[in-house]
Amino acid sequence: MIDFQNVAYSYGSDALLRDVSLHLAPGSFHFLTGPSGAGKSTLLKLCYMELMPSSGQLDVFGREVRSMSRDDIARTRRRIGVVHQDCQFLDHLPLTENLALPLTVAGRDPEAEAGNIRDLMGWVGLAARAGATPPELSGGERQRAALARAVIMDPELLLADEPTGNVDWEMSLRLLQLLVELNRLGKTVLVATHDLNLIRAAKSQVPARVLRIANRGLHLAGADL
Ligand SMILES: Nc1ncnc2c1ncn2[C@@H]1O[C@H](COP(=O)(O)OP(=O)(O)OP(=O)(O)O)[C@@H](O)[C@H]1O
Repeated sequence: MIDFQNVAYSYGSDALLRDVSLHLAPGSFHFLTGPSGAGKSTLLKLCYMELMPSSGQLDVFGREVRSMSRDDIARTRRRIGVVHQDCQFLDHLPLTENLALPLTVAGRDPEAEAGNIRDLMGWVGLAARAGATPPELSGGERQRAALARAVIMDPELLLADEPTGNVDWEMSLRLLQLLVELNRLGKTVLVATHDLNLIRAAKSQVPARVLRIANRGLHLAGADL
């Protein structure tokens, strides 16, 4: 699904990530951890093809990213759902319309998928908040709405960047439950997080692998996490 082979990435002259090799198999669940500024968001952006490797080979759904046209990238991105660190909603639109946006962009009719949108709002426990705008929601509600929007296109791969940032422990566990459910439905999940307690809680529910970025490289974390 995603294959990094000796990938490096630099924003400037210094390499931020070096010699990164990673294979995300279909249906797997991975956490990505490491100190602030280590490059977790950068690695997710490489998976989403927002950034291109400075060197090495990166295949997304079996295609080498640098050989893809803009249309190929747009088509491939429809197979990937993203939960951004800052949610990235359009604040003047109610939640239902924010959720419908990816459908509109993909040329689908949101009216025809109103039932699907309603079901997803119910799944994340926001059925009663459908008409609210994002600034009217709590942090935990926004994070759940961001997760619902990320899966509206039924992606095969879900990339989540600190999906439990700024929420309390109870809400973190609820969000984790949703991510685990998605994985049990067959979706491949990659979650960047600082929260080692969240990773420990997940490991009792799902055979997650934990990857850690340290010293500019990617390492498989031990069982002693
Ligand atoms: N567009 C950019 N231009 C230049 N440097 C950048 C850019 N985006 C990120 N960086 C730098 O790259 C480094 C890694 O950033 P990144 O956001 O990937 O880290 P992170 O591990 O996700 O951090 P955090 O846990 O704080 O979110 C940081 O030093 C950051 O300042």
